[in-house]
Amino acid sequence: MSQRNENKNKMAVTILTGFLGSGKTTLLQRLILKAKDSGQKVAIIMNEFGSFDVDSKLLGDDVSTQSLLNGCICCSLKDDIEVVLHNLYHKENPDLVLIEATGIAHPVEVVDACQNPTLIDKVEMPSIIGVMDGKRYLERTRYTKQTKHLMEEQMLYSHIVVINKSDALSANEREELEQSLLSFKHPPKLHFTNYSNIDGIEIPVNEVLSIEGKHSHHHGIQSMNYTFSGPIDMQLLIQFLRQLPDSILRIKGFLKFDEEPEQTYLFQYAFGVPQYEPEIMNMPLTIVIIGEELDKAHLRNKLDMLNFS
Ligand SMILES: Nc1nc2c(ncn2[C@@H]2O[C@H](COP(=O)(O)OP(=O)(O)OP(=O)(O)O)[C@@H](O)[C@H]2O)c(=O)[nH]1
Repeated sequence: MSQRNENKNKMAVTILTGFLGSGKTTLLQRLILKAKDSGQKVAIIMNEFGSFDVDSKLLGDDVSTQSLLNGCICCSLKDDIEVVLHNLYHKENPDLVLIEATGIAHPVEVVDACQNPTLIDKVEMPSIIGVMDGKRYLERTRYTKQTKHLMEEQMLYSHIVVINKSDALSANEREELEQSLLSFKHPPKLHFTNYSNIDGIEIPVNEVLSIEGKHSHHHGIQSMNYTFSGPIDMQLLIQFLRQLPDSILRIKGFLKFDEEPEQTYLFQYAFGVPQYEPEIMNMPLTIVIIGEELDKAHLRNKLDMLNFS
């Protein structure tokens, strides 16, 4: 049974990440065809600086394409993707949303953009496919420290890694890549491809659709949400945040505090730093926590203490 059937109302989301020119668009086109072949209704969100010609004859009219241009999904377009996902959910209600991020996007930021408190009942925790140009990845020390770090992080957070342009790789290079990727704390599934050709590979599309269910107990990034019943004590929140492990990557949502119980705040937490901004709307007091290997029961317990003290 697909994830969609288990969670009737939620759209599955798959993010394609990987450095510039690695083969993401090529993979996207293949994934669309695979999904359609298996009867899934697909929507695409492209976030590219260039253009993308969907061959509508090939893909049919039932694949909706939303473009987020002239900005990056993980920074200036973060709010836009929330709007696009809401619209898709209400208007088209696809089974699967494929998101191709720009080559310079960090995958955690893209997951973050899709896991807003207002989206948690509409969107599954995204699964991530990393695409790399094998040769270029091996030569990543040639790039700046930041670029090299980004290329590594894109693979580190992927559930599946497509090692593309593999014809150009020697047997030793293949092995080097394999060893490096399999040494990750959460080793991804690896596939060597040319032109992102995933034919004959068992992953897509059903597995892509259900990957979160399969991997959520042991793999990569996860999310959880929690809704407070009313205002909370800010000092206790600060204490809670101080005790959080580094594996908590992001928290965001809406809160109210005892000192000012009528005022809603948009709360964001990243890299150990909390931010509070007054929010004019009266939003549900829900937060989303994104992290690696979340100890959900423990966190829920701590949040209950905040909620009820
Ligand atoms: N030689 C070779 N070229 C490939 C392969 N896969 C993709 N390409 C070509 O590499 C170029 C980049 O591929 P894309 O699929 O556009 O890559 P992308 O990751 O979407 O690129 P950006 O949009 O720049 O981030 C295109 O000209 C592809 O035809 C491959 O396996 N071998």
